[in-house]
Amino acid sequence: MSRYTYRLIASDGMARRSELTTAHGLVKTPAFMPVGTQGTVKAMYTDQVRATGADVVLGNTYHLMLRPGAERVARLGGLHRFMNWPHTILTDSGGFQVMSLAQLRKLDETGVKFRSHLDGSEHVLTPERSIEIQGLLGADIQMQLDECIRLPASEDEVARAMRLSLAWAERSKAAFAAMGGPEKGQGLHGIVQGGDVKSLRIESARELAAMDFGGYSIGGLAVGEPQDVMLDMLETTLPELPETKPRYLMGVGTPEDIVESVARGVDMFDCVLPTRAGRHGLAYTRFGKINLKNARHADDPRPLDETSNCPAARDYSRAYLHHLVKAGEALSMMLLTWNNLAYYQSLMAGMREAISAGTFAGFREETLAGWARGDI
Ligand SMILES: Nc1nc2c(CCc3ccccc3)c3nc[nH]c3cc2c(=O)[nH]1
Repeated sequence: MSRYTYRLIASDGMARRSELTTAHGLVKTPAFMPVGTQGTVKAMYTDQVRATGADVVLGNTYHLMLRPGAERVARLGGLHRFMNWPHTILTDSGGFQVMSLAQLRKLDETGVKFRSHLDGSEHVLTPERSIEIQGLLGADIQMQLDECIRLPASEDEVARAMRLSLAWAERSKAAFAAMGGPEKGQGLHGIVQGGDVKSLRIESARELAAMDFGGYSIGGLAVGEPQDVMLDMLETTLPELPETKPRYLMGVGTPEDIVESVARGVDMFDCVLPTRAGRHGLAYTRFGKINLKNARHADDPRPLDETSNCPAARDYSRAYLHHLVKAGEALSMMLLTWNNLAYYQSLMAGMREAISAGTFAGFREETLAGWARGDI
């Protein structure tokens, strides 16, 4: 079975264009990975998600372990079969979602004890159990169990959580090897923590680099910090990571965050923005954001973007989309989610081409100018 591998295709400054191989196919980077928390990218069919250009979708250990249960998904053939997505799947380890969704019962070096947000039942996540669940789901790219703390926090608190995550990194890697992950062509990421403290970010990245993971995720960001703090932490962290492994910035972000992060050497991204905003009447386009709740669209016969190859952007008027949003029609969520994911994927494709052509700086300028010009 093919291993989780990284191949550099071109670079332009710090921006990289590469290709990952996983047990379920190729991943073109820079890559945007739609979030499919409960085994579905909300309001989308899987072949539609694929048609937008996505190579990877994300699943969630926390949600799927609670419902329908990891062992049940495994009995039904694994998550690829369950959700009819025959391409690459990446899963999170669950700790981050426990912090934001569950009633936390206990967190210590063994793991996390929590009550389900669904029925209050008690559950435990250890590094070993998280790897077991991700293996039962059959994820091609798996995450170590980590502790992502909210900022602002004291430097001692940030250091404690970062060092606990390093201890969990070791145990996650051992469990992943014991469960035969590498032999199944699956890859495991170490997750860099350290909050907004440069020395702790460097310590975390260097320790994880020494453990030789299949890839590296940058965690502890996209938790409400200003963009300049996020970019500053990237500039501190990325040089400490091996160049021959993928870098995944978790939870990022707006189109601008993504362009600025690619410029600093990030390869993979996920964010709920395009899907969540689509469900709330917001369209992402090359002209910037368009809020279709706004009455100014009521008589506008133009599509969102007549140059787009996505039917949702090209074949429906803004007046119609405004009507659907105001009427609370399900089709508004479907069309705007489709448009938004297609826009994000066209942005990633544009960056991949620009990096190969050595024109990334120009692409960045043009793209930022398009958003600044706004919706004409
Ligand atoms: N394990 C982990 N996940 C994070 C996520 C969820 C990404 C995710 C992966 C897969 C499915 C859904 C979500 C973050 N989202 C925003 N900021 C984030 C930080 C972290 C983090 O520090 N650690």
